[in-house]
Amino acid sequence: METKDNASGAWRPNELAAARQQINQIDDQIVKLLAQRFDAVTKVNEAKQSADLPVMDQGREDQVLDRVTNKDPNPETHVYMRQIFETIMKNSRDYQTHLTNTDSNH
Ligand SMILES: C=C(O[C@@H]1C=C(C(=O)O)C=C[C@H]1O)C(=O)O
Repeated sequence: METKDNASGAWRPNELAAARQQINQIDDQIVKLLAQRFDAVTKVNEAKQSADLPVMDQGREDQVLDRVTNKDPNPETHVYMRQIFETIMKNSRDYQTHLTNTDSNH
């Protein structure tokens, strides 16, 4: 992606549109991957329900946060990556609670 291009250093409108287009494409991939993650979460939830384990597993969440943060190549965004995954896992837990509450077997 090109950076600033005109004399004042501002982005030109077509560059802004192109960058937003790139963001749209990335967002599409993120949604697909998150849908797959939620699907995997349903399987974890079923296993935990059968074993009578709680939804929250702080040790596992700490592991996930360390793992994904270390995969981020930009150290400046580690803090934001961590917050994003904290939010993803909070929603994963909320989804599991919803699944358990709407489970026809209980
Ligand atoms: C999915 C799980 O349930 C919760 C959500 C997690 C996640 O979304 O990664 C991790 C740990 C648990 O607090 C799990 O136990 O693996």
